[in-house]
Amino acid sequence: MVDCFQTLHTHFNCLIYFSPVVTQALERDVNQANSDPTVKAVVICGANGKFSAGADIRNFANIGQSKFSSLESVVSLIEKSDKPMVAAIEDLAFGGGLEIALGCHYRIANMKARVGLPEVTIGLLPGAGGTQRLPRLIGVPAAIDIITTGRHVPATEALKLGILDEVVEENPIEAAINLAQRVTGQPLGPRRLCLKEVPKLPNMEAFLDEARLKVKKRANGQLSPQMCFEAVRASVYLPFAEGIQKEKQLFMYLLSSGQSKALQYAFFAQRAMEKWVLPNGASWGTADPQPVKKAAVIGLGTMGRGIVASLLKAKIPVVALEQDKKQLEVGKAAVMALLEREALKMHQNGQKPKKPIVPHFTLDFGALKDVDLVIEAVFEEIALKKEIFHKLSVICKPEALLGTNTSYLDIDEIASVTDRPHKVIGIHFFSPAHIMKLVEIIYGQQTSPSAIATAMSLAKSMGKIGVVVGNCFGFVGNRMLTHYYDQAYFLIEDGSTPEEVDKVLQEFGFKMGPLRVGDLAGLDVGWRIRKGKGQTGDALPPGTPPRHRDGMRYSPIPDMLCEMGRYGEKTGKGWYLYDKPGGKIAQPDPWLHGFLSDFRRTHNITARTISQDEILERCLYSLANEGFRILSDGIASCPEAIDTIYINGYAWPRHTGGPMFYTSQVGLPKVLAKLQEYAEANPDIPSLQPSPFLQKLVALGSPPLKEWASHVRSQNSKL
Ligand SMILES: CCCCCCCCCCCCC[C@H](O)CC(=O)SCCNC(=O)CCNC(=O)[C@H](O)C(C)(C)COP(=O)(O)OP(=O)(O)OC[C@H]1O[C@@H](n2cnc3c(N)ncnc32)[C@H](O)[C@@H]1OP(=O)(O)O
Ligand SMILES: NC(=O)c1ccc[n+]([C@@H]2O[C@H](COP(=O)([O-])OP(=O)(O)OC[C@H]3O[C@@H](n4cnc5c(N)ncnc54)[C@H](O)[C@@H]3O)[C@@H](O)[C@H]2O)c1
Repeated sequence: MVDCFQTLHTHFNCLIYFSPVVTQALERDVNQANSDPTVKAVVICGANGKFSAGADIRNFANIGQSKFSSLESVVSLIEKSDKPMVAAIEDLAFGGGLEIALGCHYRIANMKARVGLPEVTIGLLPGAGGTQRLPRLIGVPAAIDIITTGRHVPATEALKLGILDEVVEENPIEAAINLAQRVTGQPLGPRRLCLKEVPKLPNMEAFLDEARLKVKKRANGQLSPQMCFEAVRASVYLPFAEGIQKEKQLFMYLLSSGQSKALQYAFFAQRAMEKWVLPNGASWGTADPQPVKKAAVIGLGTMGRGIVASLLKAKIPVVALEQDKKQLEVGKAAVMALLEREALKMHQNGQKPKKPIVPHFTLDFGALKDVDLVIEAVFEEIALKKEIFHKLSVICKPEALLGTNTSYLDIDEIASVTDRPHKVIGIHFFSPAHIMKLVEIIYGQQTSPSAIATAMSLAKSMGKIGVVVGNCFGFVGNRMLTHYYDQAYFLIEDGSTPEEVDKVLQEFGFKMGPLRVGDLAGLDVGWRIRKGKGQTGDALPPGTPPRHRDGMRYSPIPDMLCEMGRYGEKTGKGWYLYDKPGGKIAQPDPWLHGFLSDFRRTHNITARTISQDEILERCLYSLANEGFRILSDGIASCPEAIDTIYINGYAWPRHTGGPMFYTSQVGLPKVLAKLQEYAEANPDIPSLQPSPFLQKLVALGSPPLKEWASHVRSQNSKL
C-alpha cells in the first residue's frame, strides 16, 4: 500500500533552511508526484527529525538574484495538486516551513513540535502566502497574534487553533501516511486555503482599528509588526491573489529597510556568542564544562532572588543563603512568590507547570560545603565581597566554582583572597534576573577556560545568552552606560528637561528613556556606587568643585536628588513625580523643574534650547565611543558581543542592531565628526573625545563591521 504514496524528504535536511536549491528540488519532486499515476498521495516531511526552520536567512542579501520568489509558487503548486498532500511536522515548522505546510491539505505534528511565523523578529513578514492563508485557516485575531509576534506555538495549542489537524505522541510520518490513505479519494477543494473565506467577525472594522493601534504601540518603532498587520488586514479586504501581491510588495519593502538588515545581524550576532574564543585561543575546543548538580546563591535581594529562580528553571537544586533571619524571611517570601508567579504564567500559557524544586533557605555557610557553584549577590562593596570569598574558599569543596554577580568590581581583586583564583568568575545577571536574557561572563587574569565553559553552559541551561568579556570597571555594558547617563545629566544641566531627553531616546526605540529607567532601578543604586568611588559623600575631599571630579565634568544633580530622599519610583519622587511611593504613573514634576532652574542660576549656567539631534547624538555616540575603546582594549572580542549585550541586557532597540551596528549604519565618519564637534564644545568631557580606534577605522576607509575585530588584532599584535 505504501508503494503508491510518495514521501518527500530528500532535500529537507536537519534544521533545514530553504535555499533556492531546496525550493527547486521540492518543485521538481511535487511535479513528478503529480504526473506519476502510481502516486496516490504525498507526505512531505523533513529529514533527521526536523521539518523546517524556514528560509535560509543568509540568502536574503541576494534575494534580487535568487529564486526566492518561487517559494510561494511551490506552496501554490502543492495546494493545487489533485493528490492529497500531507505535512508531517517533526519538532518544528517555522517561517517558510510552516507556509509549505499551510499549502498542504492536511498537517500532522508530533507532541513536542512547535510551529510559527517568526519572520517579524528578523524584520520581515511571511512572504510565501502565510499572511493570506493563516487568517483563512484560524481567523484574523489569532493570525494577527501569531504573525505580528512571531511566537512559537506549541503543538497542542496549534491543534486547538486549527493549524494542525492531528497531533501524535511520536512519529508523525507514520501517522501522516495513515491519514493520507484515509483521505485519498475525498474532495480536496474544502482543504485548499486559497479558496476559503476569511472567517467573518461581527465587528471586523472596529477590531482591526483597535488591533492596528495595539500592534503599533507594541512595535516601538519597529516596522515589521506593522507591515505584518497590514498584510493580514489585506486578507480581509482583498481576494486571495491580490492579497498575495500585497504580501510580496510589503515583503520587498521590509527587505530593503535597514531594520531587517539590523535584525538579521542581531540574530547571527547572538548565536556567534556561543562560540567564545579567548585572546589566548581557549574555547569550547580546549575546555570542558564542569557539571553543576547543586548551586548556592548568597544574598536574596533584588538580584539574588531572580538568580535562584533562574537556577531552579535549569533544574539545579539551590542553597539560598542570607545574612540574618529577617532578611532570610523576606528573601524566602520573595523567591516563593516569584516561583508561584512563574507557575501561574506557565498555566496561563497552557503549559503544565512542573513541580518546583524548593530551595534550601539557610543562614549557615556550612550548607555550602558540597555545592558545585556559588553565585554571590550581596551588596556592591568590595570589602564585603572579599570577606565572603575568603570564607567560601575555606568552606566549599576545592573543585567548586565561585561566581560573583558584581556590576563593576574587580574580579582579580575578589579572586585574590581565595585559594582558587582560577575558579573565580564574574557571572553578571541583569535585572530582573529571572527575566532578562543576558549574562556577562567575566574572566579575570587567572580564570580557567573550564570555569568559562561551565558558566557559559550554565547560562544556556537557564535559557540565557552568555557573552564572555574581559575584566575592567563595569565590564562592557555598565562601562559604556556610564557615558550615556553622564550625557543625559549634562544635557539636563545645560537646559533640557528629563522629559525631553527621555522622549528623544524613546522615539529612537527604547521603551523608556534614561531618566525614567533611573527612577525605575532606583537612583540610590548609582549614588552608592559613586560614594564607593569617593565621588560624593563623606569621602569627598573638602574644596572639591561641585561640578568637576579629577578635572572632568561631573553632574552632582543625581546625588542631590538622593540626598533629598528622591530615589525614584520607590519613594514616589525622582526625576519624575509618581502617583505614590512604588507607583508606576510618572508625571513631569514642577518642583524638579524649579530645582533645575535654581541649580543653573547657582552655577551660572545659561539654559539653552538643545536640539533633538544633539540629545540623541551625545547620548548614543558617547556610549558607542566607549564601545570602540572596549574593543581596542580587548574587553569585548568583537562588536557583535557589545551589540548582543546591549540588546539583551539594556533593552537597546533590536531593530537598530545595537550601538556598534547602529554606528556603522550612521557612518563612522559622521560619528567621528560629531564627536569631534561635541568634544571641542565641551573640553571638560573627555569621554566625548573620539576613541583612537574609531579614528583608526575612519582612516582605514571605514571597513565593514565584521572586519573591525581583525583590525583590533592587527593593532594589538603590533604593540
Ligand atoms: C526579485 C524579487 C521578487 C519579489 C518576490 C518577493 C517575495 C519573496 C518571497 C520570500 C519567501 C519568504 C519565505 C518565508 O516567509 C521567509 C522565512 O522563512 S524567513 C525565516 C524564518 N525562520 C526563522 O526566522 C527561524 C530562525 N531560527 C530560529 O528561530 C532558531 O534557529 C530555531 C529554528 C528555533 C532553532 O533554535 P536552536 O535550536 O536554539 O538553534 P540555533 O538558533 O542556535 O540555530 C542553529 C543554527 O542554525 C542557524 N539557523 C537557524 N535558523 C536559520 C535560518 N532560518 N536560516 C539560516 N540559518 C539558520 C543558526 O544561525 C545556527 O547556526 P550558527 O549561527 O550557530 O552557525
Ligand atoms: N540591582 C541591580 O539592578 C543589579 C544588576 C546587576 C548586578 N547587580 C549586583 O548584584 C549584587 C546584589 O545587588 P542587589 O541589587 O541584589 O542588592 P540588594 O541590596 O537588593 O541585595 C543584597 C542582599 O545581600 C544580602 N547580604 C548582605 N550581606 C550579606 C552576607 N554577608 N551574607 C549573606 N547575605 C548578605 C542582603 O541582606 C541583601 O538581601 C551587587 O553586587 C550588585 O552590584 C545588581
